Amino acid sequence: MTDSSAGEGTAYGQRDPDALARRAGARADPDRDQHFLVDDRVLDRIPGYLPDDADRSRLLEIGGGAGALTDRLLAAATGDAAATGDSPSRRVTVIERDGAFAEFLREEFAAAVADGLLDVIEGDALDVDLPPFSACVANLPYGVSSEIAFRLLPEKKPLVVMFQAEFADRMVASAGESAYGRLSVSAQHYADVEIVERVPKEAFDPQPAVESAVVRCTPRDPDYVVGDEAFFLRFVKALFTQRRKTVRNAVRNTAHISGLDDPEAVVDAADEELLRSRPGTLEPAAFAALAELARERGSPAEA
Ligand SMILES: C[S@@+](CC[C@H](N)C(=O)[O-])C[C@H]1O[C@@H](n2cnc3c(N)ncnc32)[C@H](O)[C@@H]1O
Repeated sequence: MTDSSAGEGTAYGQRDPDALARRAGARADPDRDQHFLVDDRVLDRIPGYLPDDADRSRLLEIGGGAGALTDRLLAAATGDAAATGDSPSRRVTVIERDGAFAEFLREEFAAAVADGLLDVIEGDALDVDLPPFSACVANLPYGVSSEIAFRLLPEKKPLVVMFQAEFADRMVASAGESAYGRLSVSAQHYADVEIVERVPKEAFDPQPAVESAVVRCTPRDPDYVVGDEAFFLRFVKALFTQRRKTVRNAVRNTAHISGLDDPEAVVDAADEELLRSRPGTLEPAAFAALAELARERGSPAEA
């Protein structure tokens, strides 16, 4: 059941999201993490949130759905290409788990596929090999947004990604704020993380239960050094399971998570003021320094 009033032949960036959903034939199913963005103004703004100096030559989208954002990404890619004259190297890749929508994207954007401008990968974004990409722009499936974010962040590429607002608030929170936690320290380990737009439920069809927010992650090295990233992230996770305890007790009580064989040796060597503080007040650099001490004194097991 297709509505052929637009589609292939329509200039990129001008497709009406409601008409795309109608042409796709299948209705978005919230039980499959399908909430389609139908507000043109939000869709039009999203690609523009990439950092000015971001390389737009290989854009990755996760969860293409009926293609409203894919259309804007093709416009961004071809618009830039026209300006720079290097269109052959441009490519948008979409990973979509739902076979019906993956097939629809190939039909709707058949010309872009034929021109080598668009690749549609049908598969689960948690399992498929990620294609090479220079930046990722996506309205993520919220059920797996954390897992996808932590697949993407270590790639150290700019990301402009829609999350549930509460998740986004935790990603950007600073030490001492109530939303500050494991997610804040882990995300900010890889990138400068900021909310660039809050998006109301009404911008989606069907509407999700909660508000959303677009987050920009601009990769950079942290202002501290960790010798073992996996241990650092495990140590942060462990301490935040005891966020209301003192750091002293959190180190002692979470050896089963951090893998420390000798947490007492860490407590003996650490600064007293630090040990009296709470994990929720420690800056990322203080976590890193304590993780390094824990690695030296606490005999952590291999993960
Ligand atoms: C929130 S919708 C966004 C759709 C579209 N990009 C938009 O903005 O309207 C998320 C999309 O991700 C797809 N999806 C859900 N889980 C997925 C997964 N694990 N891997 C890849 N795609 C997934 C859904 O089928 C759906 O099309």
